[in-house]
Amino acid sequence: MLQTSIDYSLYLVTGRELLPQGKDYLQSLEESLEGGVTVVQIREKKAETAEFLDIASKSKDICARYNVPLLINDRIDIALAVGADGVHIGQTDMPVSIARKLLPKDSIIGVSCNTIEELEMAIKDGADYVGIGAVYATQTKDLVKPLVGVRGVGSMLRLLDGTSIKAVAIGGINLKNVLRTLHGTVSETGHALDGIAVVSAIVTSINPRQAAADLAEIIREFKKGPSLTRGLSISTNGYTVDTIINSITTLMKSIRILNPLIHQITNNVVTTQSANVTIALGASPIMATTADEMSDLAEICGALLVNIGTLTPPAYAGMLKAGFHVNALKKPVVFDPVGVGATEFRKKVVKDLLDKWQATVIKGNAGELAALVGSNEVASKGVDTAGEGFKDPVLFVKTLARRERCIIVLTGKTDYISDGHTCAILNNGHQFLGEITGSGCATGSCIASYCAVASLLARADRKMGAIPGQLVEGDMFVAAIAGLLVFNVAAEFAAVRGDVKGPGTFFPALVDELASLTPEKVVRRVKIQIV
Ligand SMILES: Nc1ncnc2c1ncn2[C@@H]1O[C@H](COP(=O)(O)OP(=O)(O)OP(=O)(O)O)[C@@H](O)[C@H]1O
Ligand SMILES: Cc1ncsc1CCO
Repeated sequence: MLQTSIDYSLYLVTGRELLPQGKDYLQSLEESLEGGVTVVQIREKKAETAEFLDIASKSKDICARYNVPLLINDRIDIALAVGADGVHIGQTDMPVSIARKLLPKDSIIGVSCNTIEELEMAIKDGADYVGIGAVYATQTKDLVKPLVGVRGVGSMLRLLDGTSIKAVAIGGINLKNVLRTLHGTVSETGHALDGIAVVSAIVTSINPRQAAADLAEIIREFKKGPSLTRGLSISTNGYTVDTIINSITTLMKSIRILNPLIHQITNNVVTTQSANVTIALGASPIMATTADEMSDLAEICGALLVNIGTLTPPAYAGMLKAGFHVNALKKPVVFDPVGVGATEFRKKVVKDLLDKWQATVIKGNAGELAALVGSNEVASKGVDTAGEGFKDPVLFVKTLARRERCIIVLTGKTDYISDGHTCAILNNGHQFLGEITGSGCATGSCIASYCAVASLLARADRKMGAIPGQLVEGDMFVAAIAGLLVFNVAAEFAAVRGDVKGPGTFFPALVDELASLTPEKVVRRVKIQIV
């Protein structure tokens, strides 16, 4: 089998010990191949040589019938004995150079990589493919090495730019998180995984054919289209101010008809305030934090907002679960990393959350977004930005959007919104917004509300449910702009009202203006630039 013709899309690593009771190993393997497994690696950590040889030889016959390459974990002697297509070697196994000498020409050699250093070594050694992981915690292997995490895989894939080395990710990937994993692992340069390696997601199933077919379909669909924008919920036709304003008009009208439920895990400084803003827009809030109710809420909500303003351990547990379930149901997640620069705990939590689920939009002020990327360019003071903003905010939001594979919203006197390609610069608003607490938190609620509408409209348009390869449908770039614009224009109307004497009377007036805002009023005042 030619190395270049190998399809790494769905890579099965065997695990006989995980088979359901009564399920025969060879039967399970054959059904997995029928379902669409494209590469098989036999991993037998406990078998004696004779037993391993027997399993490998029978597996080879079955794989050959499906024209699927068979690789052997670690044991070059077994690979040679059964005429396998290659080997997969771990960091403590035989070095690549020696394996290459022992194996026939054109054999495939894959290497497990957990760190950048291991990946650099595998590239230097001339591996044909790498298995990057573990992505998530898993029960199949004792985890002695740190988790790579979804975003860690993305930074590793970048090193493979310009090489012909293929890459699969492994560790805890299953039907519920496979799309999120494919989406979130694309590097800033657009380098995507060649495939997904699984053990239990197929082996533990009593119907491995179906398990493999379901995974294979998602992977196949995800692989369609150009990698840089793959799976992103943005327009592929480009944007103009006019098209954006037209779409925002539709969102504003639709929200009052669709009245989406917005699940918000937010801080206890702003809960009531943000709930009232959500209602004024035409959506319905539910503020809930307990982990046990997250899967039910994911079913009924139109979008989720996660705001870490007053983080507690139970809310953190709720956030982990909420994002996971909402991702699995392909609904939007808006993330507000409030005060992330203030404490090490917040930094750790933010990293963990972004590795566990995919945000659709990340919004923050300059201090928060600088802290998110570990930059010293802008300082923060608690939940606020301190001093000047970024020297080149457009470049900053574009780069961060590519890295995080989502829409980035940078708030301040001027707001910047980017999908990684286009940047919208918004100059609406009023200084009172900077003089009350929670205005940023409220924009999170507005953005989540319009993301829900955009996603519901996209699905209704299609009438058949979500596209298999796309994590969230609907134009999330425009939805994020809509959230900011509506809030800021309402603030402009509120600030000049006769009954508003300062920031204290401003906020209730803002809620009134939001409730009565029309698309016509917004269109008249919009100050937006597209670059
Ligand atoms: N001086 C200003 N002039 C106009 N609009 C402003 C001003 N300051 C803030 N805003 C608007 O207020 C909203 C919140 O932005 P800001 O950057 O203040 O959020 P934040 O710091 O996260 O707020 P908080 O932490 O209080 O929730 C944005 O839509 C922004 O455009
Ligand atoms: C003041 C404050 N502290 C934690 S959250 C919050 C609301 C504004 O972000």
